Parts: sequence; C-alpha cells; structure tokens
Amino acid sequence: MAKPENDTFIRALLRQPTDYTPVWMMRQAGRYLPEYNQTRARAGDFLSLCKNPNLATEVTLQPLARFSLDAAILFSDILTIPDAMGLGLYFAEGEGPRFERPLREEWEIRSLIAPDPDTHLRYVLDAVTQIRKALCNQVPLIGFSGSPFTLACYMVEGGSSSDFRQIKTMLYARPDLLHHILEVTANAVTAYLNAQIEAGAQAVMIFDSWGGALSHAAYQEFSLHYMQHILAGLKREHDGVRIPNIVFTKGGGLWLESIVESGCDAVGLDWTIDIGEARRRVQGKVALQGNLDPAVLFSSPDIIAAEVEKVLASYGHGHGHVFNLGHGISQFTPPEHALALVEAVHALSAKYHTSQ
Ligand SMILES: Cc1c2[nH]c(c1CCC(=O)O)Cc1[nH]c(c(CCC(=O)O)c1C)Cc1[nH]c(c(CCC(=O)O)c1C)Cc1[nH]c(c(C)c1CCC(=O)O)C2
Repeated sequence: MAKPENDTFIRALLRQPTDYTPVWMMRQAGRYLPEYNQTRARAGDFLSLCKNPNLATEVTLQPLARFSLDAAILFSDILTIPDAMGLGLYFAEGEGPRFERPLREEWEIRSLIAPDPDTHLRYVLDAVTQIRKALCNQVPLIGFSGSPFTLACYMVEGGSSSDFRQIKTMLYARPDLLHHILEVTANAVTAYLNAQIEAGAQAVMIFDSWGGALSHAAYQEFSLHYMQHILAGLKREHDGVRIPNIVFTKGGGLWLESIVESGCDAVGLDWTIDIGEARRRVQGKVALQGNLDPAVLFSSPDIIAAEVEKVLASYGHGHGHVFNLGHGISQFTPPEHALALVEAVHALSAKYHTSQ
C-alpha cells in the first residue's frame, strides 16, 4: 500500500529525519468543534456516533478540514472492548461512561472472554477502512486502544472514579482476580489492535490514562507488564510497511526508563515532565510525543506560540519528536486557539530540523 503523501508523523515516530515537527492533538475530534456537536446530535448520542462508520468517518475528518494536522485518529472510544465483552456501556448525560454490569463477582470475572474483533467490533474495523478511503492517503491514520489496566479501572469501578477504591481493593486483596481480568483484556487488546492494523491503521497508540494512579511496584506488575505483553504480540509491519506504536501512561514520567524497555517505538508524555529531560533519559531509544499543557489553549494565540516554542526548544535540535498536548483537548477550547497551536508548531519547528 502506498505511503501517505505526508508521512512526517510516521517518520518522526521511527526517529527518521523530517523537515519540521509533526503535530496532532489527543481528542482532536470532539466537543470543542461546533461541527462535531452537530454530527453528534444527528447520531443521537456519543455511542451511536462511534457505532456508525459513516458518521465516525465524518467526525474523524472534521479537525483535518480546519487545521493542517499531520495525522488523523480513528474516532471511537477505549471502552468499545468492555462493551463487546458484554458489560453494557452507556453514557449518562454529563456523567461520563458507565457500565450496566461492572465486574465484581468472581464468577463474572472467571467467565470473561476476549471478544473476536471481526464480529463484535466490526463497526470499528469498518470505520477504519472507510476513514482510510476518505483520507486518500493524505496523512496517516492512528488506531488505538486503552491499556488493560485502564480498561479494568472502568470495568471494575463501573465508570469513572476519583479514588479507584474498587479496583485497588481487588489489586491488594485479590490480585489473582485482577491478573485474570488483565490477561483476558491484554489478549483482547492485542487482537483488536492487530485487526485495526489489518483494516488500515498506520500507527497504533495505547492509552494508559490511569496507570499513573498506581504505586511504583503496582505500575510495573499491573499496567506495564500487560502493555509489554501486547507490544510483543503486535504486528510491526503491514503490507511491507512499518506500523509504529506509542505508549502513553498519564503520570508515567517517573517510570520513563522502564516504559522504554517495554519494546515501544514512542512514548507519550503528559505535561508534568520537561520534554528535554525526558529526551535525555530515553537515550535515543524511542521517539517522544507531547507535551503541551492543554490548558495553554485557553490563553491567546501569542501565548500559545510562546509556549509551543518552549516545548520545541526544550526537546531541542534533531528528530524523533511528535508534538501533541499532554492530554486530551478540553471541550472549552476555542477552535481558533487549536489552529494557532498547529500553525505555531509548523512555523517554529523547522529551525530544529536543519542539518547541523
Ligand atoms: C479514558 C478514556 C476514554 N476514552 C478515551 C480515553 C483515553 C484518553 C484519555 O485519557 O482521555 C480515548 C478516546 N476517546 C475519544 C477518542 C477519539 C479520538 C480522538 O479524537 O482523540 C479517544 C482516543 C472520543 C471521545 N470519548 C468521549 C468523548 C466525549 C463524548 C461526547 O461527545 O459527549 C469523545 C469525543 C467520552 C468519554 N470516553 C471516556 C471518558 C472518560 C469520556 C467522557 C469524557 C468527557 O466527558 O470529557 C473514556
């Protein structure tokens, strides 16, 4: 399959030379865009939007029509896997995700089965195929999944949580049960990401949004270990083309060295770590993605450009940097400020890519 006309993002993930620093934004298709809210209203609700490949394609392309982003990301959610496992996902208005049947009883946990993506997650694979067609090879498409630990948080808590009381109780009192959930989920994620790659995803990202809530030892045992297992089973090539992967543990700056050893191509960083320090610590073994504080986008175009420059300067001269926010873009971001970010990255980064 032909490589994208703009393959800057893929090249940066593989630490190859590029003329500038590529940029995309986590949650780039979302509620800060009025056109997203319109499509979502047509779908009825968020989950129906995810499950309709035509509408998922439409919203995936919306931010690309406004900004010259260097990658598209599949419009979906990390919770499609537990939904396909039969937990009954729904979104209560204004309250975030919920499960009708959270995992609590041992028999429920023991009967958990990894869904076959070709049947139970067909709508996601159809969206990937359709988005690739609509992109006409202009920029690469990123596929994604949640990490097993992050998915387990929602599956056990039954929704979002501020203290992770249920899952941490299980972690300390019944680690065997949590390990079972994580093992089944890791197998599900591996099959799901490989199916996305087969359907046309040109890079894949694992979102470990809650790994940072764990203790040092528990992170290695309950989150990183299972991401490592996924990375070992991931297709690294499709049709002769390398498919790079990105691991993003929010709050994972402390564990950078061990994340690097997991076998990933790139590490996503939240805004709490200095990207120059992160670069020194990873010793050229992986690319880095990040890491502007999304709250910077509430300021003004001038301030945004100055903050972009700080991140670029901290990373410094050379390759292997994909610019991104340190977490998803807020729904309260003015779209013109997202535009200012993308333009600033392109305008200010070229000087860091000249041959020295
Ligand atoms: C934890 C998590 C979820 N989903 C996701 C994560 C990991 C990333 C992170 O840490 O934020 C990942 C995700 N969710 C969504 C994407 C789409 C791709 C993209 O543009 O980046 C991606 C990559 C769409 C979405 N997923 C969701 C929305 C908003 C839904 C809406 O339209 O009402 C979008 C655009 C809903 C969602 N989905 C989830 C939550 C907690 C919520 C509610 C959040 C909120 O209300 O702000 C679970």
